[in-house]
Amino acid sequence: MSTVVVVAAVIVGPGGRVLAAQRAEPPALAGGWEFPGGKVDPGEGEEEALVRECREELGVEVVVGERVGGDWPLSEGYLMRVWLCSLASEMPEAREHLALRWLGPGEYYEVDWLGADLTIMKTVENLLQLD
Ligand SMILES: Nc1nc2c([nH]c(=O)n2[C@H]2C[C@H](O)[C@@H](COP(=O)(O)OP(=O)(O)OP(=O)(O)O)O2)c(=O)[nH]1
Repeated sequence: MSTVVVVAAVIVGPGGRVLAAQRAEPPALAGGWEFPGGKVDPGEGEEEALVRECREELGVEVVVGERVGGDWPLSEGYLMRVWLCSLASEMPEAREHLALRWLGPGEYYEVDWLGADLTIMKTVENLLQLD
């Protein structure tokens, strides 16, 4: 079976704020926090999928920027690819998530990140400090 690629957006706002989203499902992941995104559709480009998922889940337009790391392993048969993004539209709303939170520096670890996302958050923190 081929690997499923999940793409995710680290949306960075003014002052280094980062958007975290709380999963509504499935039950095993519900309540955990993640970066918005989802699976790439057949024939779809990865960055195209990222823009589509942000539209569907948050109702926003994003501009895709720098890639964060390489392939982040998820569960068996799944990997995640992540990009820093900026908002090119109005503020996001939780259309598929339980809640959204903007986390400023000093707040990055206040949410209960899903496993892979915690590691990604640490990498993002380093990247943003270098800017
Ligand atoms: N979107 C996203 N998914 C993540 C993250 N971390 C993590 O472990 N996952 C897992 C949860 C899911 O098993 C899988 C992504 O599935 P998804 O439910 O977001 O994808 P999708 O929007 O295409 O969903 P669907 O149409 O199949 O319901 O990756 C993350 O930061 N963002």
